[in-house]
Amino acid sequence: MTCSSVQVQPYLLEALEEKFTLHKLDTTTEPDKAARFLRSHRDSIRAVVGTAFVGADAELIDQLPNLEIVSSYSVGVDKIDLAKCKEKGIRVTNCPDVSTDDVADLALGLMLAVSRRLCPIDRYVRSGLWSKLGDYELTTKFSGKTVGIIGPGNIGMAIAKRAEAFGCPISYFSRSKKPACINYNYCPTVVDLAANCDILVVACALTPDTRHIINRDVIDALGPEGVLINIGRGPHVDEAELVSALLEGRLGGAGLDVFQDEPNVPEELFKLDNVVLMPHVGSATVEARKAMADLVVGNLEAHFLNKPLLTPVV
Ligand SMILES: O=CC(=O)O
Repeated sequence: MTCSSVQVQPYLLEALEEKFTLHKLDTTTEPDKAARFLRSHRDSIRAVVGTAFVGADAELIDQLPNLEIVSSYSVGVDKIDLAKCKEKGIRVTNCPDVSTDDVADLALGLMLAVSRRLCPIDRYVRSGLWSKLGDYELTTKFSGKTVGIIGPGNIGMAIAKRAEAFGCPISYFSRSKKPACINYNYCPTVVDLAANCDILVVACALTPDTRHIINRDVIDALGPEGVLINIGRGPHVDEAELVSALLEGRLGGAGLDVFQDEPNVPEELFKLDNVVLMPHVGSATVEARKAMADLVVGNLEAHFLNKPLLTPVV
């Protein structure tokens, strides 16, 4: 089994080491070293443990002739070539549900942090400016703002439920109306949703259809008072358009947990007080990561014991 050793918690590594023969691929290493690693283990590797950052692309899959399963330590499986896995009969599992609360909590935290400027105000106090300059400027109320959700799946619905408790009317976009969203306002296009909400949240899976679902038209429809929250994936957003809209004041603010080219974040955003930046930590709680690790191991055990997979994707 191989497992990218970056971003994987010791708890998971220990569990994998205890139950399987584990080869750790350091994905930050030079390409030559990684290639040598794969060549020397290619025939023995039957499983890959991927993450939200490093999965199993076509190139990796082609190098592993005996690969049977990719067990991803993530909800999103956009870093795995699912079509190739299907074609080759390679099983794929992920970690759904166990981090839903944590990702939704972070989304609400970002909404509050952007609206009430929690991060710059904290910096204002820490740097002694309160006593020097007096009160910080007024911020924007969050309660009661209309929240638009792109992708009312488990995470989207958990965000909606939390926002409802703040008195926020909910609108949503998905390909079709969802029976579970009977109390929410359906918008047939993302532009329509953006034009009809104050805070727009990206909570859908990344697929070829949802890449750059946030483009210039959507940003312009959200407008100079609107806030974008992205707890999905960086490529959901046309990042260059987002950065210029924020710099030019055409968008009111953004709370971003994910970026196009992680861990690189556009430096122009660092100076903006209406932007809150997180290093892709939606599921990064001890509780969620432990439950995710248990699912990764449980899926592998089930596979090698010929039992039904716990959370199959393919
Ligand atoms: O981004 C995190 C995940 O997909 O679990």
